[in-house]
Amino acid sequence: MKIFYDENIPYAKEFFHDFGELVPFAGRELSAEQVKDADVLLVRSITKVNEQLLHLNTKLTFVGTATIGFDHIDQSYLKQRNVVFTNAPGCNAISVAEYVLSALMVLVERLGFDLKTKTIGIVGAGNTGTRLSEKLDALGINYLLCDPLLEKSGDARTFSSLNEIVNCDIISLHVPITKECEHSTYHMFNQAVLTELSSQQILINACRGEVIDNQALLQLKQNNRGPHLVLDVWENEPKILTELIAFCELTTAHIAGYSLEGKARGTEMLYQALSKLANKPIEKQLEQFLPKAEFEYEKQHPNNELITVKQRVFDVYDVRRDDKIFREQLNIKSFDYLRKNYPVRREFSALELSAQHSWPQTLKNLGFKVKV
Ligand SMILES: NC(=O)C1=CN([C@@H]2O[C@H](COP(=O)(O)OP(=O)(O)OC[C@H]3O[C@@H](n4cnc5c(N)ncnc54)[C@H](O)[C@@H]3O)[C@@H](O)[C@H]2O)C=CC1
Ligand SMILES: O=C(O)C(=O)[C@H](O)COP(=O)(O)O
Repeated sequence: MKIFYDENIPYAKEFFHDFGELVPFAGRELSAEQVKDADVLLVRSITKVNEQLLHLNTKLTFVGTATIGFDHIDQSYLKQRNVVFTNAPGCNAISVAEYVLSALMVLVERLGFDLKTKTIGIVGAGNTGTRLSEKLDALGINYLLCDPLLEKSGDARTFSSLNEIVNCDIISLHVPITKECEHSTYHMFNQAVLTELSSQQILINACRGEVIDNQALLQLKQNNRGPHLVLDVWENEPKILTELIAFCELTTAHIAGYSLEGKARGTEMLYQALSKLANKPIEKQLEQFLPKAEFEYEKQHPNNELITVKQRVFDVYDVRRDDKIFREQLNIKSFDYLRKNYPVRREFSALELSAQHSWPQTLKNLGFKVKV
């Protein structure tokens, strides 16, 4: 069996070496000629998997993307060819939720507000929106959920309309990119919606760039209007609208989901799916491969819950590190280079705290490991 895998899929060798021959490739450079004798194709979001890529291949049985998003996959073409397809739902949801929380902690400090007096509008209440809402629950922060598809499907949570969400103090977007369907998300935040937002509000996009009309957003900001911005994703990646960067409070290179755990969970999910297809027992688990994390953290015991939480969040992940790299290096390195060479980042669960730590239950509910 010949398995082609994106070189940016962590632990691919560890998970797949005993399935057959492994062939790494650069995600944006894969050609039809190169992939013509692949039995299995494992990609990330930057490889478009369609007839153009696969027309020379007659052997393919399985395509997996180590991501939740699958807008880069022509699923009907794969179906027509009887190729089994899987994505990795939820693999990086914790990572994105922790990115958002870290960003909120930075903005609390920078803009000087109390998070407990704000309401966060979460658009898209799937894996990521749910993980984020759980972290907000842990902190007692108010939020509204907007997800007409889940609402219609009978999800028991309370949902709000997009009109209600646009009035929230903070809006965080967690939807797939969809076009030409009832609740399509392409330019969901178009000029008309963006114009309704005030300069006191915060808009966070860590889903897909095309959910916001980037050009309209730039025009608004150039006219000294529009919300505070946290942008991880961009229209037309990797050729992004760089003029927007200067108007962002925090800005990064589509790395919200790039915790080591988040990326590697995607690999593990593909391993599980391929094992099932190949009738092989599931013998490997991610924990075997993840290194133990070492953190330098100050063992302070402030009596303010949010200050303690903020310190522990930054001990594990301070989004300002990635914002700085992005602003300083995008002129020298490419968008893809910054993503490919992303420094290691761990999830809250990698920091083990003792039960004697201040606010142990809150930290546990947020996802930190608390030793009893
Ligand atoms: N920046 C990054 O690194 C990452 C970005 N993403 C992006 O974020 C998106 C969401 O991720 P997950 O929560 O894991 O996906 P998911 O599929 O679990 O959840 C998406 C939710 O959005 C809802 N939705 C669809 N259209 C909607 C609309 N018009 N209004 C409100 N809700 C709508 C769906 O019903 C679903 O519940 C992914 O599709 C992907 O594009 C995901 C992971 C990492
Ligand atoms: O899972 C998704 O969807 C994402 O957006 C991932 O963070 C994309 O990562 P790459 O596949 O572009 O490495």
